[in-house]
Amino acid sequence: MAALAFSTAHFGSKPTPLVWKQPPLSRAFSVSLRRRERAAEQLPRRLVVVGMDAKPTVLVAEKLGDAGIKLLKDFATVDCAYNLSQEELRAKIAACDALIVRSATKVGREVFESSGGRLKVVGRAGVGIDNVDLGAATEHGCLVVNAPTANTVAAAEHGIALLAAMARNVAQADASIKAGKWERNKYVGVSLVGKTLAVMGFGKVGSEVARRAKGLGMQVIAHDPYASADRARAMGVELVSFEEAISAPDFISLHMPLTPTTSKMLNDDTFAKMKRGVRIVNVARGGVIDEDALVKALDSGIVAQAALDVFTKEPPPADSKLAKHEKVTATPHLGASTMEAQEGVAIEIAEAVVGALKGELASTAVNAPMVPAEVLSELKPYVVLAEKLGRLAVQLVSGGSGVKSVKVTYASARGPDDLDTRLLRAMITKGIIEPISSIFINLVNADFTAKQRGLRITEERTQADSSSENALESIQVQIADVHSKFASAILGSGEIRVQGRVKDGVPHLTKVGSFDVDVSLEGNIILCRQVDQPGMIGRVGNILGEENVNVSFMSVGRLAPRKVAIMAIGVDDHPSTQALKRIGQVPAIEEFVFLEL
Ligand SMILES: NC(=O)c1ccc[n+]([C@@H]2O[C@H](COP(=O)([O-])OP(=O)(O)OC[C@H]3O[C@@H](n4cnc5c(N)ncnc54)[C@H](O)[C@@H]3O)[C@@H](O)[C@H]2O)c1
Ligand SMILES: O=C(O)[C@H](O)COP(=O)(O)O
Repeated sequence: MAALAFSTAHFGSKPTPLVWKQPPLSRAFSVSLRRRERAAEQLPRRLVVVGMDAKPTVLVAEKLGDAGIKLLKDFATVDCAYNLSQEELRAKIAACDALIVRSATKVGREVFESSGGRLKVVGRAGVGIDNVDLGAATEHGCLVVNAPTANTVAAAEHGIALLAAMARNVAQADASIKAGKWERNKYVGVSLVGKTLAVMGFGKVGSEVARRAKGLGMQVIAHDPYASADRARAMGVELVSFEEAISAPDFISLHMPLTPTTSKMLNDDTFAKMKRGVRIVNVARGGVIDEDALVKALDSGIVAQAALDVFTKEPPPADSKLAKHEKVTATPHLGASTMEAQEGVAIEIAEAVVGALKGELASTAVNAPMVPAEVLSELKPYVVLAEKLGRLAVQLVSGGSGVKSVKVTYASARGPDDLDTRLLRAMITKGIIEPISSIFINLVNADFTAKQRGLRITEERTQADSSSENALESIQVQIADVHSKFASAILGSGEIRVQGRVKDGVPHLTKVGSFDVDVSLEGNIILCRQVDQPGMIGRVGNILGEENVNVSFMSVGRLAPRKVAIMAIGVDDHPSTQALKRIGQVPAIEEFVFLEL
């Protein structure tokens, strides 16, 4: 089947849509057996594009745990090249199918542009993906996966370590003692018990910090616009407004991602609203704090102390006032750096990258819709159908007509909310765009590419017979406002229409324009409009036989006997120009078209 979700297996070359091809068979009688074999072949077992001619290459650009490297090596050629400059990274990337980074490598638009379309997966060995340009990745059809769970506890433990170390001046006192001093009065700390801690960002790390802080006897409040109040309550944490979270606490711990909304969330204005003497921990991202404002707040005493694992620029400049501030306890982005977390992250990211390279849908995809496994297995046969209908429909458009408006109608017995069509829509988009462009479409970039090309795809549902156990009865694709090279494909209302369904696991074309047909969507198809009369199947079949073209299927659809009929012929091969010319010369044939699937 054609490239599916992340279609990644054309290693080393520009991906081309793959059509499953049966080697020419000598005779037609084994059709039903062949159909079953083909059905088995065509079902996307792992959403893989076959036809891989070499092992994929994975560039590991930052230190990754051994277990992850081993997993990668079992599947791919692994190039571990650390501390690359941006120029070196861009030079290497065109030879890579996947790239794995941590937080230190900026994967910007230029990296995707330099990859020449080969880079199919970026694996972020950690949580924060603020160093990866997700928009550019999506535009280039490159999947981004992260490792969201393996370093949660490590980051939370580091947050608590910084909280306690800051409150008791551990780092400063240690430096003092190493400098030969003994300053017991200077380093009197503050207690944690009974104090209020505001956790900003009540996600995985934030909630683990909250749990641990409660164990230390702190009152914990949290601010997170997207968190569940029930989950917080169950942990004995009260969700509060942003205003309350910055004005009420003695300690603030930051755990939100760096996004345009959270950038410089703590700034002059917010520091001004804080309780005098507040202490701040940041193991999230440096960019969520306006660092100049923090220096001022530390100098003025609004903020008594800060403990920072992260900085806007890493490493911070040698003369950074913030990193050097005596009230600041700093670590060099160590939140995820435990032996355990690094092994866990390495395995988590290696599995995600290998899975994505195999074409599997990744559960940790950051820039693609996640389609649950059960939905996926149910939709598999329709995925092939969807792409082929798109491919057929666009080939029926005559040259010069721009495809702008496509309507897809799904007939299903399911309830309106019980059918996730994103994958099908992506495949129809793929079928429509790929034959007429050099763009490679997958689940990551389908919607983006359609939008960019001004292609509007609307989806509709119609209710199918409720006794059906199938997820879908049929898919219909209509293209509006175009001319067709096969007039019979046009409805009275002016749209090109093709419709299909899945029979015994095999996609079939069941309607062209107003005509019912029934031809399996394997190999290629010839559509002929003819005056319905005896002997037509034989005549066209003979021509194809004489021209050594193997016919896999034939069906005739007509509106009334002896009137106009559509003959749909499935052929395994690409008929020669001579064969097509001879078909066109059959007097009863009024128009015909050859369609490649
Ligand atoms: N220092 C480190 O080594 C280290 C390690 C792990 C994670 N991190 C950072 O911590 C962040 C959080 O990690 P996580 O695993 O808990 O992620 P997460 O996605 O589980 O949690 C993030 C939470 O922030 C919330 N949030 C989003 N916008 C917000 C806003 N404007 N105000 C308040 N809350 C907001 C989200 O709703 C979510 O609940 C990561 O994005 C990463 O940047 C750093
Ligand atoms: O977002 C993360 O997972 C942490 O910041 C860890 O980053 P690192 O992989 O660079 O240690």
